Amino acid sequence: MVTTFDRKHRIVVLGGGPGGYESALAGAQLGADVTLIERTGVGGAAVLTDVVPSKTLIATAEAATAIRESGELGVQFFARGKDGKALRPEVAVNLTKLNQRLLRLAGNQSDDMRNALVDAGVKVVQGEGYFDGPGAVGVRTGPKGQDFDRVEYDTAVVAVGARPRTLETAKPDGERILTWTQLYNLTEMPSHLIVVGSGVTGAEFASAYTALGTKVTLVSSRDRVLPGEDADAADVIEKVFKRNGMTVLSKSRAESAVREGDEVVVTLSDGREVRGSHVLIAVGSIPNTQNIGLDSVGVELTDSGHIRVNKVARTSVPNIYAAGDCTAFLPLASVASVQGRTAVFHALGDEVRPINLRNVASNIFTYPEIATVGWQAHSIEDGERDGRIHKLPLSQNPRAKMQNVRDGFVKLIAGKDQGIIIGGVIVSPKASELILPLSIAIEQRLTVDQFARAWAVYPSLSSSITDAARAMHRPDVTND
Ligand SMILES: Cc1cc2nc3c(=O)[nH]c(=O)nc-3n(C[C@H](O)[C@H](O)[C@H](O)COP(=O)(O)OP(=O)(O)OC[C@H]3O[C@@H](n4cnc5c(N)ncnc54)[C@H](O)[C@@H]3O)c2cc1C
Ligand SMILES: NC(=O)c1ccc[n+]([C@@H]2O[C@H](COP(=O)([O-])OP(=O)(O)OC[C@H]3O[C@@H](n4cnc5c(N)ncnc54)[C@H](O)[C@@H]3O)[C@@H](O)[C@H]2O)c1
Repeated sequence: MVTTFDRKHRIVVLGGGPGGYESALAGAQLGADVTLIERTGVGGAAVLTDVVPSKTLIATAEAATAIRESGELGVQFFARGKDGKALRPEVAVNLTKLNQRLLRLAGNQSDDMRNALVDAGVKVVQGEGYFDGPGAVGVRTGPKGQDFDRVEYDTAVVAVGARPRTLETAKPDGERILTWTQLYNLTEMPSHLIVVGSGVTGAEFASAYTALGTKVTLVSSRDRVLPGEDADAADVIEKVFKRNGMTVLSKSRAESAVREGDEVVVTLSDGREVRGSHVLIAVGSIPNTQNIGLDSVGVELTDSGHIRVNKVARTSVPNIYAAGDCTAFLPLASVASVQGRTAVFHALGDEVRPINLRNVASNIFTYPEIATVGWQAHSIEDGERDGRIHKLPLSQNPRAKMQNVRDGFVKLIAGKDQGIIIGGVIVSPKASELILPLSIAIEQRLTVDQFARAWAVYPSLSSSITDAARAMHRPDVTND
């Protein structure tokens, strides 16, 4: 059977973030003629402003936390003052050095990714792409936006990502009223950072800046932080936030943020004012889908401007696919990559598995972290899905006690009949590293008994997962 053609399939990719990068690589791997158009830098927002810089900042926050908490484990930092008396050293973070480090890391990773594309044979074009009628994409370059290129395609992949949503009444100035993309230009630690929005982005930065030694006020429009996440997990995080000195203003909507000299004043909808040195606006993102001619080629958008896609990342136009944050899917770098790869495999006739969002593992990099996968407790409690839930606090785990891990738990969710594992939550330091066995269990449809038979190291945090599985054993159910 002939499965290849003499004429090369032409793929054009708009955007070089995880969605675009992965689709371009997949196209090159399958022998297509691939052009990737990127206006800023390969790696996209994920590498240059979002995932990589934020998680690098959080690595420093974790180091500062470890130093601060080491006293509990008997580690002392000691110095004598001139009078011979012991001094109490402070943990001080050099923000300039930290920001230089994270920008360097991000820049290097962007370069590595660009080189990987070029090595694979992808043509990388710097500029802003837009649909120029059916079957062709134009590229604007230069500050005046003059057109200089036109690329014809058989398949297009739109992976243009999203940008921070801002409020009309809290216009970012890049100095004191900031989006998360502007945080990395700070040269001095904010003395009081007000974070507006307690979604994942707001919670991660509020957690990190508290650990870095900044006074933080978190303005949360809901009754608890991290709405949409496991309620027990959000409770733990809020408790830790407050214990570490953060002020959490719940049911508080920010109406405006303005500068007054060296201060920012955030006015809440009930008229209260919060004064700080800086404010971070973390109220979600807007897809970059405007002014790129999507309407001219008939690509359907949702009311929020996201591109409608199916489970193989195909849009309403058969030869146009879309991946990542510009789609109405799930805004995660991991999902963007899989969508990008799936799109190109589908277009070129390779093996494709429709993406099942239910099984996506995700992690919130607060301290402690929250990792989740599969069905969640609220769906069981609401009766959307039958299931059993078992929660095991980490305070019972021997390794956690040794390491002075005070907060967190493992929550396992299994089907009612055979005890097949269908979901889980882990709240713990490095939960992101502990969730994989649960992802595998869910993909492989393992039962709690099968999972419990796997050996966990003693002592280890991961033994709480096998312990939870063991606790869910039901003598009336046998399965192998
Ligand atoms: C603070 C923060 C932290 C995050 N942390 C995590 C995390 O830890 N883990 C995780 O999985 N996800 C995380 N995310 C989500 C993750 O960043 C996104 O899901 C991911 O960036 C989506 O990738 P993408 O390919 O869709 O787009 P992006 O990474 O946004 O890249 C899109 C690229 O397209 C370019 N572009 C736009 N328009 C055009 C055009 N017309 N022509 C050419 N190029 C164009 C842009 O310049 C950009 O470079 C985080 C998000 C935020 C905000
Ligand atoms: N670790 C990670 O993987 C990670 C990190 C960051 C973001 N993300 C992705 O990005 C997605 C979006 O997260 P996000 O936090 O940027 O946006 P979001 O939309 O989830 O959260 C924004 C929050 O701001 C609140 N808000 C809006 N206007 C407000 C106002 N005026 N005052 C106070 N609060 C207000 C909203 O109610 C909401 O809770 C996440 O769901 C996730 O997929 C992932």
